[in-house]
Amino acid sequence: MIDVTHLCKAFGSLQALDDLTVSLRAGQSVSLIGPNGSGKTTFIKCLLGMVVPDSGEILFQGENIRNGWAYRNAIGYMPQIGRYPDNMKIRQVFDMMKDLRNGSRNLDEDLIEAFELPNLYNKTMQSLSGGTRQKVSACLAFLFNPQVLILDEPTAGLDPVAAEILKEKILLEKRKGKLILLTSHIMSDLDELTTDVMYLQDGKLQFFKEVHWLKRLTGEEKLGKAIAQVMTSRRFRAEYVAEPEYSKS
Ligand SMILES: Nc1ncnc2c1ncn2[C@@H]1O[C@H](COP(=O)(O)OP(=O)(O)OP(=O)(O)O)[C@@H](O)[C@H]1O
Repeated sequence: MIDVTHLCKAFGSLQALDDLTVSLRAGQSVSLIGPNGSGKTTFIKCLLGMVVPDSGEILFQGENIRNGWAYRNAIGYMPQIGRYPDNMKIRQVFDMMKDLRNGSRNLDEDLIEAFELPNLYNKTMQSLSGGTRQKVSACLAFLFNPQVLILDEPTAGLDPVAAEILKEKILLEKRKGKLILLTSHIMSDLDELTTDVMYLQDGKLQFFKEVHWLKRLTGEEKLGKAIAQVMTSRRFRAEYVAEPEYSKS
């Protein structure tokens, strides 16, 4: 569905993405994990065409994304921090997005109802709490029934009830065979949602593995512990983690 080859992006002297090659398939729920500053958001923004890579290719369903914007209609994106016009009311934000996307067919408004947003429709975006703003972002990501969902820290700032509602929704869409790509620093959230782990460090892909495989290999039940084992154990690192050229000599 999404094929990335030899993707590189530098900001000045900082190599944010370093020769990244990976394929993402429908039905996968891929957790993009790595330390702060490892390139997760940059990777997501490259997929969305919001950051232009220095080199490398991104194919969406076989078509190079440089050839046009239409592919983005198939992607629902929830950013880490959603930015909206301050004076717009929630209702107007949804209406504007529907207008921009040219119609109201096949809408998925389940989350809007589950988060009870209609009660807040007349509130302006600037008056919203951080969590409510996150709810609006989540609803927009799912609204047009996209085949691909890219969710950057989706549960950050949500209260426990809202976080569970969102996780259930992600699972539901995954079961429909959609591709989900998500980041989070909350491993317990990812544990329930993940089929595959994509681990980045210093802009490099360290490994891309099925979560069952990782847990079986390490004997750990929890995703966070399994990843820690692979990244810290000398044996696992040597066998399964891509080492930079300089450390091999
Ligand atoms: N527009 C930019 N200009 C300059 N440097 C940038 C820019 N965007 C990202 N970077 C740098 O690129 C590196 C990767 O950033 P990125 O936001 O992709 O990391 P991340 O893995 O998403 O981090 P976090 O877990 O903290 O969200 C960081 O060192 C960051 O400072």
